[in-house]
Amino acid sequence: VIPGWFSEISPMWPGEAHSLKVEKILFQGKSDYQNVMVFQSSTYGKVLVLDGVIQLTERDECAYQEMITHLPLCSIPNPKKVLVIGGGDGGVLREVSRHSSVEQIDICEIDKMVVDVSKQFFPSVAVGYEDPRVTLHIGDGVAFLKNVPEGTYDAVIVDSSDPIGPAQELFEKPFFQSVANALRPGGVLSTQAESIWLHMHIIEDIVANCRQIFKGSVNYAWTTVPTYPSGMIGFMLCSTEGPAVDFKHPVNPIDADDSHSKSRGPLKFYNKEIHTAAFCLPTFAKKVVDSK
Ligand SMILES: NCCCN[C@H]1CC[C@H](N)CC1
Repeated sequence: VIPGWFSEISPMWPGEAHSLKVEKILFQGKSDYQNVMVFQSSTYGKVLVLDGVIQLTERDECAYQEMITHLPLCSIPNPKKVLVIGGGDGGVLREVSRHSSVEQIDICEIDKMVVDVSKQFFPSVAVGYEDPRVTLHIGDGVAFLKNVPEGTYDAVIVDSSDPIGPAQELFEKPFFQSVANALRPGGVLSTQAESIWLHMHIIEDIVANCRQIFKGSVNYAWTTVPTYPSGMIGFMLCSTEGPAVDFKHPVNPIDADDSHSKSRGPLKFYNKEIHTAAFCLPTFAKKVVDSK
């Protein structure tokens, strides 16, 4: 360990570790589920860390929150009811609230400490909770979905950590089935789906499961996040049987002007060109995603 530096060492990315220079540790705590830490970095703003894994930094969180949210919501004509699983920092809520067609935003986050810490140290991210359409449920997303009536939501966004720890079940088949049941015909799922550089085997399994469960379309898209392992991360974009969804060509453009407000600020990353580009994959990944 180098004094004054935080290194993200994990068995999920053996033999490599991204490091950030630490100016000051701002919070350290242990919730019922995980260790929670916030530090001021030298060049990426404040950083949220759960069990030693970087969840977000102020400087590059836009790349993840905007893409995981607008790739699904800009692919369907008129999203009204949206469910967020995980996402306790509030960043996805901030992005969902840019869509004026949305009437109801439910969020189910298992760890209340993540919510409280985000509100205290990341106000520009937790601003999402201020939207009156938001209802926060503290609990396990797996259990929450079992109580959701069939066909309730237009979109479900699963903003999870990695499949080691509390989020493990969010990568398994029964959970994907419960998401499909909660979606209307032609409804969409966007879920955190790891890195093609590090987790091709996990992606292979997720794609195979999604193809069995989601009879609309199943796609993998990606974004660049400098502070995530391998500098990129992807998402599974799936739709249930029903009105066709072509994820690669947004039908519901998010107009740059009315999508921002004083509190939310403008879009920093997402635009309709990068929406389409996000589904272009390198050959080694295309082989796996298209063949499953
Ligand atoms: N809303 C914060 C994003 C949380 N997503 C994950 C954090 C940990 C990473 N290794 C994978 C993405």
